[in-house]
Amino acid sequence: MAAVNVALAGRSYEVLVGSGLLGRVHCEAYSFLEPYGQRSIPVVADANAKRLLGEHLQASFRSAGLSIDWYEVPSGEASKSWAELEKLTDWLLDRGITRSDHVFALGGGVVGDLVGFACSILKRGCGFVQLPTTLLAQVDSSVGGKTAINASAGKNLIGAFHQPALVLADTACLASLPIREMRAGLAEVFKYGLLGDAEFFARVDADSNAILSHDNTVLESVITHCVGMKARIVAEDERETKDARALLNLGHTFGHALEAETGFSDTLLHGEAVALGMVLAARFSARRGLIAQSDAERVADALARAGLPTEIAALGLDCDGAALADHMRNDKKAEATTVPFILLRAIGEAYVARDVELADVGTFLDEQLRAH
Ligand SMILES: NC(=O)c1ccc[n+]([C@@H]2O[C@H](COP(=O)([O-])OP(=O)(O)OC[C@H]3O[C@@H](n4cnc5c(N)ncnc54)[C@H](O)[C@@H]3O)[C@@H](O)[C@H]2O)c1
Ligand SMILES: O=C(O)C(=O)C[C@@H](O)[C@H](O)[C@H](O)COP(=O)(O)O
Ligand SMILES: [Zn+2]
Repeated sequence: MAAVNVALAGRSYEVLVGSGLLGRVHCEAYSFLEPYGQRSIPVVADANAKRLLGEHLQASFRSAGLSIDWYEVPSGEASKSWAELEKLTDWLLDRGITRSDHVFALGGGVVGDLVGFACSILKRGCGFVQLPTTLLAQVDSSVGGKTAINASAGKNLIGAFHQPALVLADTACLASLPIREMRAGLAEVFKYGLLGDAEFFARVDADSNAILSHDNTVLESVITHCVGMKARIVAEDERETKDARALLNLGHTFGHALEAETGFSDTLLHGEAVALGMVLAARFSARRGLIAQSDAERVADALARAGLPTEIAALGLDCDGAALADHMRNDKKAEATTVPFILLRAIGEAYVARDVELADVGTFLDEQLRAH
């Protein structure tokens, strides 16, 4: 097992990564369970995660004489909504949640983002513990305190920074994760290499089959590396007020526009949109002479080898580049007159560009929509 500390003074917490952690939640999270006394523990679970892992988690709690009060969230991006937030906060209030309580979130990024946001506003803030069960959630969404639901105007537009008290990433949970979801998580893994660690990018490319086939030694080491990178960035720039944290948005300005255009649906998973977004960011960087075209294609080839989508032309979108660029005006990084883009100076060196015209982005996207 590995432990990474997210150093945020009074809001610091541990991220534990290892196989079998879900069976030890009653030990590892004891300090957040003990205050419940005889009350049952609120666990908000993604429907699939509950079906596949609920009994295992329950056994851990039972061995410590604790019981679970389950709340099930329908699987899928559509659950990051006002409607689900309202139902969940009503449920937590009905069962008498107090400010000093900790809610447990079992599932992927959807449940983590929803529960984290609910906990940020319940009684002006209560605690929560992340039990991430997807690769994407273990390497990215469970760490760093970005919580949100989607709005009709765009992705994650209603949210708050609210750090979890503890993250327990049990790599054994990934055994039941469908291959498409493993690949989606792998996209965010590649992101860490691309934004700041060329050696790691090459390693992930070489190890992608081992990751996708659940080699636990490789998984544990890769997840710990990503969490370590994210912990350092978040400690430096918790609220994305400097450029450091914005780098974690590599591929997301393009990716979120694609998610919006496909209706935040199963047509395009978040990780798949990020994969496409990273290829677009790399090709757009090449178009501006920042990197060689061959480097941009190296990025696309690595993602394609891992089975991720890399060509927006293949999506069959019924829109043009200008319509996609239009979604980007609502990007949370947007400033009064510019939308900052995360571009590449090299594989392993991302930066925040503030001199990008959305009209250029639209023209570039028109070319990409027609390509191949
Ligand atoms: N807060 C952040 O910093 C951050 C970072 C990255 C992504 N995100 C958000 O995370 C979300 C994507 O998260 P995700 O990829 O985990 O998707 P997800 O939560 O939808 O989970 C993916 C699928 O896997 C299923 N599932 C979960 N655990 C399983 C398991 N162990 N076995 C089998 N199936 C399982 C779920 O039911 C779902 O169908 C997006 O909304 C994205 O915006 C947030
Ligand atoms: O933690 C961050 O910071 C990230 O940007 C991580 C991203 O992978 C994640 O998808 C995040 O939710 C996107 O942030 P947003 O601010 O653009 O919604
Ligand atoms: Zn993301």
